[in-house]
Amino acid sequence: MNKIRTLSPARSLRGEISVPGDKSISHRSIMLGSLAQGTTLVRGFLHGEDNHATLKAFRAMGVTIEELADGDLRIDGRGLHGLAEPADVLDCGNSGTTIRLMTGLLSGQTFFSVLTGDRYLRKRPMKRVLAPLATMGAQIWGRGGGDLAPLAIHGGALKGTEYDSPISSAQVKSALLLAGLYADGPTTVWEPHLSRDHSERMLRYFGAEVRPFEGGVTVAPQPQLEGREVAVPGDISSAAFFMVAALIVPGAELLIRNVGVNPTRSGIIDILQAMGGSIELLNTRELSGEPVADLLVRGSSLKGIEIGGAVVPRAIDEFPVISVAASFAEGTTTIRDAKELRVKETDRIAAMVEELTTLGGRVEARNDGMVIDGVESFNGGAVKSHGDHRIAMSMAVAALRARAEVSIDDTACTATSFPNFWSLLEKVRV
Ligand SMILES: O=C(O)C1=C[C@@H](OP(=O)(O)O)[C@@H](O)[C@H](O)C1
Ligand SMILES: C=C(OP(=O)(O)O)C(=O)O
Repeated sequence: MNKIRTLSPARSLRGEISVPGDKSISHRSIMLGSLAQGTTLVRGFLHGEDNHATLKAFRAMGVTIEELADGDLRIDGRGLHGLAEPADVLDCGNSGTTIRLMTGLLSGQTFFSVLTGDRYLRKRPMKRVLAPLATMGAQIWGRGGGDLAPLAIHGGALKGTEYDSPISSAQVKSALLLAGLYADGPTTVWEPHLSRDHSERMLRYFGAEVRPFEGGVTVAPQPQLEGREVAVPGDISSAAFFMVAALIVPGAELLIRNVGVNPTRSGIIDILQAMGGSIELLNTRELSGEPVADLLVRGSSLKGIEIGGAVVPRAIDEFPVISVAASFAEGTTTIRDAKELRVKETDRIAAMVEELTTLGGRVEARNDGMVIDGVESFNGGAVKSHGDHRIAMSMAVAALRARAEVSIDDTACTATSFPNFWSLLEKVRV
């Protein structure tokens, strides 16, 4: 659906909001809830398209998942060996997390399964999970020499492995940890910098033996996972759009409640604070093994900084909107070590360079990032989402500091991760 939206510049932004549940944690709650013994109650589940793809896939494997009146989920766990062979292809839609984590999990089942996705997902690289899973004995076939979905999986006996991943990817790590539950010995994954650790935290919360160490993590096989109550915090990747919006609009002040601030995800806060952004963490607490806080964000004068190294995986989904913040910072911002952005829902380096340039931004692509010079304001104009939710929402934030209207094409994709984004944005505009 090509839903075009036209935004006018913001005079200011004010108010209190809560963003929807964390997408990564919502995926994992269905997966572990389905594999656990007993009932798992998921509070604050994200009803976005990506998570619905995961939900449908587990229903298709015989799991009863009831949606309660308030949107919470009750999952009737079937145990580690209780999934049934799906009668049809499992459609992961636009969701890289769904297809890659499920490839790991399905490798350990005793049945055959096929995973596919939409035209964006079918272009994204899968060998990063297929190759290490093959060393565990998994049998998986794919298009493009085994790199592209659809993927056909013949599940079976797996061996524990030790894998030194060349990329910091929570999807690779999690696929191996989930396969490792079914292996004949421990599975260890190293990564260059720590990626998000929600799988490790939730596996432990459900009773698995997971041992993180400097540079990696080990999971012990064949645990008894126990159904639990999971309270999903607000998604910091969704909050990021409102953080940047509040920082770049003069005089703005927003309180964003109940945001997950897991240190493997909070790179966006560190980056924006280093740029001079006023972000206060209030009422920090813990929910189901995950740290949570309320964020008070105020319009600020930003300055350009150098971004690279260990903070990159801690903010990997936030670079489109970071490039918007950098466009209103004094001086130059350089983003390095972020080549992964080229293999997301779209090539996010190319897409942001093209769209910010359309609005008069001064930005250059690098192989592994971007170099951005600050400007006073953007022009109006017509920009494209490239079918990518994070590009669409970043351009909506950019539009707040334009001199004239900005229209964004193909905005329905925001339902992937943030179904009420547009109404929340309207709510805080004054
Ligand atoms: O594990 C996850 O839930 C995710 C991991 C990241 O991907 P990579 O593992 O490819 O870095 C991130 O970009 C994605 O939005 C969600
Ligand atoms: C990259 C993303 O998700 P996924 O890899 O799950 O499609 C994202 O949400 O920005």
